[in-house]
Amino acid sequence: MCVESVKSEEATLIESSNDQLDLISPYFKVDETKYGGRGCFAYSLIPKDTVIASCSNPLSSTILREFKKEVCSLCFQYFEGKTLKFKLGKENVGSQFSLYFCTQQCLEEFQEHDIDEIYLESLLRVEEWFNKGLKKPEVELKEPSKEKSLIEHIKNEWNSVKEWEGSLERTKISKRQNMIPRISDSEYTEVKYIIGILFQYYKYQQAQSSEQKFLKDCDFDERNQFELDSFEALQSNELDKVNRYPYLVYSYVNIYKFLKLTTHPLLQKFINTDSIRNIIGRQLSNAFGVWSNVIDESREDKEFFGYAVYPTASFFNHSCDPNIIKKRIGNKLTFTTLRDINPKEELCINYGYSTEERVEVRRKDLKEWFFDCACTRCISELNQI
Ligand SMILES: C[S@@+](CC[C@H](N)C(=O)[O-])C[C@H]1O[C@@H](n2cnc3c(N)ncnc32)[C@H](O)[C@@H]1O
Repeated sequence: MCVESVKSEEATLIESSNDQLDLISPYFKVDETKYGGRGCFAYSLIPKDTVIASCSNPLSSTILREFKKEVCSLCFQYFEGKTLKFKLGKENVGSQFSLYFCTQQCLEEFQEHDIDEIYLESLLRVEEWFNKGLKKPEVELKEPSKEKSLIEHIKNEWNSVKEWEGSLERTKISKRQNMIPRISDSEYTEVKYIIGILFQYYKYQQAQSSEQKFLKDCDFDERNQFELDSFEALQSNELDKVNRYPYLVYSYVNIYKFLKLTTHPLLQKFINTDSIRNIIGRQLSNAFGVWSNVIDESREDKEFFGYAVYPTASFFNHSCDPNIIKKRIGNKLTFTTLRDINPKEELCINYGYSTEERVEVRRKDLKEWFFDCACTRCISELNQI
Protein backbone atom coordinates (compact mmCIF):
# COMPACT_ATOMS: atom_id res chain seq x y z
CA MET A 1 0.00 0.00 0.00
CA CYS A 2 1.41 3.37 -0.95
CA VAL A 3 0.57 6.24 1.32
CA GLU A 4 0.36 9.89 0.45
CA SER A 5 3.60 11.59 -0.41
CA VAL A 6 4.66 15.09 0.42
CA LYS A 7 4.03 17.12 -2.69
CA SER A 8 6.59 19.73 -3.47
CA GLU A 9 7.35 21.71 -6.55
CA GLU A 10 10.56 19.75 -6.89
CA ALA A 11 9.78 16.19 -6.14
CA THR A 12 7.51 13.56 -4.77
CA LEU A 13 9.62 12.88 -1.78
CA ILE A 14 8.91 9.71 0.07
CA GLU A 15 6.79 6.68 -0.41
CA SER A 16 6.17 4.33 2.41
CA SER A 17 4.82 0.81 2.31
CA ASN A 18 3.56 -1.78 4.75
CA ASP A 19 6.75 -3.80 4.17
CA GLN A 20 8.63 -0.98 5.80
CA LEU A 21 6.45 -1.29 8.90
CA ASP A 22 7.42 -4.98 9.20
CA LEU A 23 10.96 -3.86 9.91
CA ILE A 24 10.07 -1.80 12.99
CA SER A 25 10.71 -4.59 15.48
CA PRO A 26 11.69 -8.28 15.44
CA TYR A 27 9.05 -8.83 18.15
CA PHE A 28 5.90 -7.60 16.45
CA LYS A 29 4.13 -6.97 13.19
CA VAL A 30 2.03 -3.89 12.38
CA ASP A 31 -1.28 -5.23 11.16
CA GLU A 32 -4.97 -4.37 10.93
CA THR A 33 -6.94 -4.57 14.18
CA LYS A 34 -10.47 -5.93 14.48
CA TYR A 35 -11.75 -2.56 15.70
CA GLY A 36 -10.27 -0.50 12.87
CA GLY A 37 -6.84 0.95 12.07
CA ARG A 38 -3.54 -0.75 12.67
CA GLY A 39 -1.90 -2.09 15.80
CA CYS A 40 1.17 -4.11 16.86
CA PHE A 41 0.85 -7.89 17.20
CA ALA A 42 3.42 -10.24 18.77
CA TYR A 43 5.01 -12.74 16.38
CA SER A 44 5.64 -15.25 19.13
CA LEU A 45 5.69 -15.58 22.90
CA ILE A 46 7.49 -12.61 24.49
CA PRO A 47 8.60 -12.90 28.13
CA LYS A 48 7.79 -10.24 30.72
CA ASP A 49 10.33 -7.36 31.00
CA THR A 50 11.46 -7.59 27.37
CA VAL A 51 12.30 -4.29 25.66
CA ILE A 52 10.39 -4.73 22.41
CA ALA A 53 11.09 -1.32 20.87
CA SER A 54 13.30 1.66 21.53
CA CYS A 55 13.66 5.01 19.81
CA SER A 56 16.92 6.82 20.29
CA ASN A 57 15.67 10.31 19.47
CA PRO A 58 12.55 11.94 18.09
CA LEU A 59 12.11 12.83 14.45
CA SER A 60 10.95 16.23 15.65
CA SER A 61 10.12 17.81 18.98
CA THR A 62 8.93 21.11 20.35
CA ILE A 63 9.09 22.77 23.75
CA LEU A 64 6.55 25.35 24.92
CA ARG A 65 7.87 28.89 24.85
CA GLU A 66 7.51 29.34 28.59
CA PHE A 67 9.92 26.43 29.20
CA LYS A 68 12.43 27.12 26.45
CA LYS A 69 15.17 28.28 28.84
CA GLU A 70 14.51 25.54 31.37
CA VAL A 71 14.06 22.38 29.31
CA CYS A 72 17.03 21.14 27.30
CA SER A 73 16.30 21.53 23.56
CA LEU A 74 17.90 18.17 22.93
CA CYS A 75 17.32 15.76 25.82
CA PHE A 76 14.38 17.49 27.63
CA GLN A 77 16.23 17.58 30.99
CA TYR A 78 14.63 19.98 33.46
CA PHE A 79 16.19 21.20 36.70
CA GLU A 80 13.20 22.52 38.66
CA GLY A 81 12.94 25.77 36.73
CA LYS A 82 16.65 26.69 36.63
CA THR A 83 17.77 28.48 33.45
CA LEU A 84 20.11 26.25 31.47
CA LYS A 85 23.67 27.47 30.92
CA PHE A 86 24.51 26.28 27.43
CA LYS A 87 23.09 28.34 24.61
CA LEU A 88 23.19 28.66 20.86
CA GLY A 89 22.43 31.78 18.88
CA LYS A 90 23.31 33.27 15.54
CA GLU A 91 24.34 36.85 15.00
CA ASN A 92 22.35 37.48 11.85
CA VAL A 93 19.16 36.20 13.51
CA GLY A 94 19.59 37.95 16.83
CA SER A 95 21.79 36.18 19.36
CA GLN A 96 19.45 36.98 22.24
CA PHE A 97 17.04 34.33 20.91
CA SER A 98 19.07 31.31 21.93
CA LEU A 99 18.37 27.64 22.08
CA TYR A 100 19.15 26.25 25.53
CA PHE A 101 20.88 22.98 26.48
CA CYS A 102 21.68 21.28 29.77
CA THR A 103 25.26 20.34 28.87
CA GLN A 104 27.93 21.16 26.30
CA GLN A 105 27.49 17.56 25.10
CA CYS A 106 23.81 18.11 24.26
CA LEU A 107 24.66 21.36 22.52
CA GLU A 108 27.32 19.64 20.42
CA GLU A 109 25.03 16.75 19.60
CA PHE A 110 22.45 19.23 18.35
CA GLN A 111 25.10 20.89 16.18
CA GLU A 112 26.37 17.57 14.89
CA HIS A 113 22.97 16.71 13.44
CA ASP A 114 22.34 20.14 11.99
CA ILE A 115 23.55 20.92 8.47
CA ASP A 116 25.11 24.33 7.90
CA GLU A 117 23.09 25.58 10.91
CA ILE A 118 19.90 25.42 8.86
CA TYR A 119 17.85 23.95 11.70
CA LEU A 120 19.28 26.33 14.28
CA GLU A 121 18.68 29.34 12.06
CA SER A 122 15.13 28.21 11.29
CA LEU A 123 14.28 27.89 14.99
CA LEU A 124 15.85 31.24 15.79
CA ARG A 125 13.81 32.86 13.04
CA VAL A 126 10.66 31.57 14.77
CA GLU A 127 11.75 33.32 17.97
CA GLU A 128 12.58 36.49 16.12
CA TRP A 129 9.30 36.72 14.21
CA PHE A 130 7.22 35.55 17.14
CA ASN A 131 8.62 38.47 19.14
CA LYS A 132 8.18 40.98 16.34
CA GLY A 133 4.62 39.75 15.89
CA LEU A 134 3.79 40.74 19.46
CA LYS A 135 3.65 44.36 18.27
CA LYS A 136 0.76 43.47 15.97
CA PRO A 137 -2.80 43.23 17.30
CA GLU A 138 -3.87 39.87 18.62
CA VAL A 139 -6.23 38.05 16.26
CA GLU A 140 -9.17 36.42 17.96
CA LEU A 141 -10.06 33.05 16.47
CA LYS A 142 -13.78 33.14 15.67
CA GLU A 143 -16.13 30.25 15.19
CA PRO A 144 -16.92 29.83 11.48
CA SER A 145 -20.42 30.74 10.33
CA LYS A 146 -22.97 27.94 10.46
CA GLU A 147 -24.24 28.71 6.94
CA LYS A 148 -21.77 26.45 5.19
CA SER A 149 -20.92 22.87 5.99
CA LEU A 150 -17.68 22.47 7.89
CA ILE A 151 -15.99 20.66 5.01
CA GLU A 152 -16.94 23.50 2.69
CA HIS A 153 -15.65 25.99 5.20
CA ILE A 154 -12.29 24.21 5.54
CA LYS A 155 -11.99 24.00 1.77
CA ASN A 156 -12.76 27.72 1.37
CA GLU A 157 -10.24 28.75 4.01
CA TRP A 158 -7.44 26.76 2.39
CA ASN A 159 -8.48 28.01 -1.07
CA SER A 160 -8.23 31.56 0.20
CA VAL A 161 -4.56 30.82 0.93
CA LYS A 162 -4.02 30.52 -2.82
CA GLU A 163 -5.31 34.08 -3.27
CA TRP A 164 -3.05 35.20 -0.44
CA GLU A 165 -0.10 33.54 -2.18
CA GLY A 166 -1.01 35.40 -5.35
CA SER A 167 -0.92 38.70 -3.50
CA LEU A 168 2.37 37.64 -1.89
CA GLU A 169 3.89 37.13 -5.34
CA ARG A 170 2.76 40.61 -6.34
CA THR A 171 4.24 42.21 -3.23
CA LYS A 172 7.79 43.57 -3.36
CA ILE A 173 10.22 41.35 -1.43
CA SER A 174 11.14 44.25 0.86
CA LYS A 175 7.45 44.69 1.81
CA ARG A 176 6.65 41.00 2.41
CA GLN A 177 7.77 41.14 6.02
CA ASN A 178 4.71 43.27 6.74
CA MET A 179 2.58 40.27 5.82
CA ILE A 180 4.10 37.99 8.50
CA PRO A 181 1.23 37.22 10.86
CA ARG A 182 1.37 37.35 14.63
CA ILE A 183 1.30 33.81 16.04
CA SER A 184 0.00 32.66 19.41
CA ASP A 185 1.98 30.63 21.94
CA SER A 186 0.36 27.38 20.82
CA GLU A 187 1.03 28.21 17.16
CA TYR A 188 4.66 28.87 18.10
CA THR A 189 4.89 25.36 19.59
CA GLU A 190 3.36 23.83 16.46
CA VAL A 191 5.59 25.84 14.10
CA LYS A 192 8.75 24.57 15.84
CA TYR A 193 7.57 20.97 15.51
CA ILE A 194 6.78 21.51 11.79
CA ILE A 195 10.22 23.01 11.18
CA GLY A 196 11.81 19.89 12.68
CA ILE A 197 9.96 17.75 10.13
CA LEU A 198 10.77 20.09 7.23
CA PHE A 199 14.40 19.89 8.22
CA GLN A 200 14.22 16.09 8.19
CA TYR A 201 12.79 16.24 4.65
CA TYR A 202 15.70 18.43 3.68
CA LYS A 203 18.24 16.04 5.20
CA TYR A 204 16.53 13.09 3.54
CA GLN A 205 16.68 14.75 0.16
CA GLN A 206 20.31 15.72 0.66
CA ALA A 207 21.15 12.12 1.54
CA GLN A 208 19.33 10.84 -1.55
CA SER A 209 21.12 13.22 -3.85
CA SER A 210 24.58 12.84 -2.36
CA GLU A 211 26.85 9.84 -2.46
CA GLN A 212 28.76 11.08 0.51
CA LYS A 213 27.47 10.69 4.02
CA PHE A 214 26.72 14.21 5.12
CA LEU A 215 26.99 13.58 8.84
CA LYS A 216 29.50 11.68 10.91
CA ASP A 217 27.05 9.45 12.72
CA CYS A 218 25.57 7.42 9.90
CA ASP A 219 23.56 5.11 12.19
CA PHE A 220 21.63 8.13 13.36
CA ASP A 221 20.82 9.12 9.82
CA GLU A 222 19.75 5.71 8.64
CA ARG A 223 17.51 5.47 11.67
CA ASN A 224 16.09 8.90 10.93
CA GLN A 225 15.39 8.01 7.34
CA PHE A 226 13.51 4.97 8.58
CA GLU A 227 11.57 7.15 11.02
CA LEU A 228 10.75 9.59 8.26
CA ASP A 229 9.46 6.80 6.02
CA SER A 230 7.29 5.62 8.91
CA PHE A 231 6.09 9.19 9.50
CA GLU A 232 4.58 9.10 6.02
CA ALA A 233 2.53 6.06 7.03
CA LEU A 234 0.97 7.70 10.12
CA GLN A 235 -2.69 8.56 10.18
CA SER A 236 -3.72 12.23 10.15
CA ASN A 237 -6.44 13.53 12.45
CA GLU A 238 -6.59 17.05 11.05
CA LEU A 239 -10.24 16.81 10.02
CA ASP A 240 -11.34 15.21 13.31
CA LYS A 241 -9.64 17.97 15.24
CA VAL A 242 -11.07 20.80 13.12
CA ASN A 243 -14.46 19.15 13.29
CA ARG A 244 -14.32 19.37 17.06
CA TYR A 245 -12.69 22.81 17.22
CA PRO A 246 -13.69 24.56 13.96
CA TYR A 247 -11.79 27.78 14.80
CA LEU A 248 -8.55 25.82 14.45
CA VAL A 249 -8.72 26.06 10.68
CA TYR A 250 -7.84 29.76 11.05
CA SER A 251 -4.96 28.84 13.31
CA TYR A 252 -3.58 26.31 10.82
CA VAL A 253 -3.83 28.84 7.98
CA ASN A 254 -2.00 31.37 10.17
CA ILE A 255 0.74 28.84 10.85
CA TYR A 256 1.03 28.19 7.12
CA LYS A 257 1.44 31.88 6.31
CA PHE A 258 3.99 32.34 9.07
CA LEU A 259 6.05 29.41 7.80
CA LYS A 260 5.82 30.55 4.20
CA LEU A 261 7.18 33.97 5.10
CA THR A 262 9.78 33.19 7.74
CA THR A 263 11.22 29.72 7.12
CA HIS A 264 14.75 29.26 5.85
CA PRO A 265 14.92 29.46 2.01
CA LEU A 266 16.32 25.92 1.77
CA LEU A 267 13.23 24.49 3.52
CA GLN A 268 10.72 26.45 1.42
CA LYS A 269 10.41 23.77 -1.25
CA PHE A 270 8.79 21.44 1.28
CA ILE A 271 6.12 23.97 2.23
CA ASN A 272 2.78 23.67 0.50
CA THR A 273 -0.71 23.51 1.93
CA ASP A 274 -0.93 19.70 1.66
CA SER A 275 2.41 19.04 3.31
CA ILE A 276 1.76 21.41 6.21
CA ARG A 277 -1.75 20.06 6.80
CA ASN A 278 -0.35 16.53 6.83
CA ILE A 279 2.47 17.38 9.20
CA ILE A 280 0.02 19.03 11.60
CA GLY A 281 -2.54 16.25 11.25
CA ARG A 282 -0.08 13.47 11.95
CA GLN A 283 1.07 15.07 15.16
CA LEU A 284 -2.45 15.25 16.59
CA SER A 285 -2.86 11.59 17.46
CA ASN A 286 0.71 10.35 17.20
CA ALA A 287 2.92 12.71 19.21
CA PHE A 288 4.11 11.77 22.70
CA GLY A 289 3.80 14.44 25.36
CA VAL A 290 7.04 15.54 27.04
CA TRP A 291 6.14 15.75 30.73
CA SER A 292 8.12 16.93 33.74
CA ASN A 293 7.84 13.68 35.64
CA VAL A 294 9.43 11.05 33.47
CA ILE A 295 9.26 8.21 35.97
CA ASP A 296 5.53 8.20 36.49
CA GLU A 297 3.63 10.02 33.75
CA SER A 298 0.27 9.23 35.34
CA ARG A 299 1.01 11.62 38.25
CA GLU A 300 -1.41 14.53 38.49
CA ASP A 301 1.25 17.13 39.39
CA LYS A 302 3.29 16.69 36.21
CA GLU A 303 3.88 19.62 33.89
CA PHE A 304 3.50 19.62 30.13
CA PHE A 305 6.69 20.83 28.42
CA GLY A 306 5.88 20.05 24.79
CA TYR A 307 5.74 17.05 22.51
CA ALA A 308 7.89 14.81 20.38
CA VAL A 309 7.20 12.54 17.42
CA TYR A 310 8.69 9.04 17.20
CA PRO A 311 6.88 7.58 14.19
CA THR A 312 7.92 3.93 14.62
CA ALA A 313 6.48 4.04 18.15
CA SER A 314 3.15 5.42 16.96
CA PHE A 315 1.56 2.15 15.96
CA PHE A 316 0.87 1.06 19.54
CA ASN A 317 -2.79 1.40 20.38
CA HIS A 318 -4.12 2.24 23.82
CA SER A 319 -5.45 -0.28 26.30
CA CYS A 320 -6.98 0.32 29.74
CA ASP A 321 -5.23 -2.92 30.69
CA PRO A 322 -1.87 -2.30 28.98
CA ASN A 323 0.62 -5.09 28.46
CA ILE A 324 3.58 -2.82 27.66
CA ILE A 325 4.91 0.31 29.32
CA LYS A 326 6.57 3.30 27.73
CA LYS A 327 9.53 4.88 29.55
CA ARG A 328 11.31 8.06 28.64
CA ILE A 329 14.93 8.59 29.59
CA GLY A 330 16.05 11.96 28.26
CA ASN A 331 14.79 12.02 24.69
CA LYS A 332 14.85 8.24 24.34
CA LEU A 333 11.77 6.04 24.55
CA THR A 334 11.63 2.36 25.37
CA PHE A 335 8.68 -0.02 25.39
CA THR A 336 8.82 -2.98 27.77
CA THR A 337 6.45 -5.88 28.30
CA LEU A 338 4.60 -5.84 31.62
CA ARG A 339 3.77 -9.55 31.48
CA ASP A 340 4.32 -12.57 29.25
CA ILE A 341 2.76 -11.95 25.86
CA ASN A 342 1.10 -14.66 23.79
CA PRO A 343 1.72 -15.09 20.07
CA LYS A 344 -0.61 -12.82 18.02
CA GLU A 345 -1.62 -10.84 21.12
CA GLU A 346 -1.90 -7.09 20.51
CA LEU A 347 0.73 -4.98 22.27
CA CYS A 348 -0.80 -1.86 23.83
CA ILE A 349 0.35 1.02 26.00
CA ASN A 350 -1.67 3.29 28.25
CA TYR A 351 -2.05 6.67 26.55
CA GLY A 352 -1.67 8.34 29.93
CA TYR A 353 -5.02 8.15 31.69
CA SER A 354 -5.91 6.63 35.00
CA THR A 355 -6.93 3.01 34.59
CA GLU A 356 -8.64 3.21 38.00
CA GLU A 357 -11.64 5.12 36.62
CA ARG A 358 -14.95 3.56 35.62
CA VAL A 359 -15.33 2.52 31.99
CA GLU A 360 -17.58 5.50 31.11
CA VAL A 361 -15.04 7.99 32.51
CA ARG A 362 -12.11 6.32 30.79
CA ARG A 363 -13.87 6.33 27.44
CA LYS A 364 -14.90 9.97 27.85
CA ASP A 365 -11.27 10.97 28.54
CA LEU A 366 -10.03 9.05 25.53
CA LYS A 367 -12.58 10.72 23.28
CA GLU A 368 -10.28 13.73 23.44
CA TRP A 369 -8.05 11.65 21.14
CA PHE A 370 -10.85 11.08 18.63
CA PHE A 371 -11.68 7.45 19.33
CA ASP A 372 -14.07 5.27 21.25
CA CYS A 373 -11.85 2.95 23.21
CA ALA A 374 -12.31 -0.59 21.92
CA CYS A 375 -9.72 -2.25 24.16
CA THR A 376 -10.56 -5.72 25.49
CA ARG A 377 -11.17 -4.39 29.01
CA CYS A 378 -13.58 -1.64 27.90
CA ILE A 379 -15.54 -3.99 25.66
CA SER A 380 -15.83 -6.58 28.41
CA GLU A 381 -16.86 -3.97 31.03
CA LEU A 382 -19.37 -2.37 28.65
CA ASN A 383 -20.96 -5.76 28.07
CA GLN A 384 -21.49 -6.13 31.81
CA ILE A 385 -23.38 -2.81 32.21
C1 LIG B 1 -0.99 6.46 17.91
S1 LIG B 1 -2.23 5.95 16.83
C2 LIG B 1 -2.12 4.20 16.91
C3 LIG B 1 -2.02 3.57 15.54
C4 LIG B 1 -3.28 3.67 14.72
N1 LIG B 1 -4.24 2.65 15.13
C5 LIG B 1 -3.01 3.56 13.23
O1 LIG B 1 -3.62 2.76 12.53
O2 LIG B 1 -2.17 4.33 12.75
C6 LIG B 1 -3.64 6.39 17.77
C7 LIG B 1 -4.94 6.12 17.09
O3 LIG B 1 -5.21 4.72 17.06
C8 LIG B 1 -6.59 4.45 17.35
N2 LIG B 1 -6.68 3.75 18.66
C9 LIG B 1 -5.70 3.65 19.58
N3 LIG B 1 -6.10 2.93 20.63
C10 LIG B 1 -7.39 2.59 20.40
C11 LIG B 1 -8.37 1.88 21.15
N4 LIG B 1 -8.13 1.37 22.35
N5 LIG B 1 -9.60 1.74 20.59
C12 LIG B 1 -9.89 2.25 19.37
N6 LIG B 1 -8.99 2.93 18.62
C13 LIG B 1 -7.76 3.10 19.13
C14 LIG B 1 -7.26 5.81 17.39
O4 LIG B 1 -7.72 6.10 16.10
C15 LIG B 1 -6.13 6.74 17.78
O5 LIG B 1 -6.35 8.07 17.35
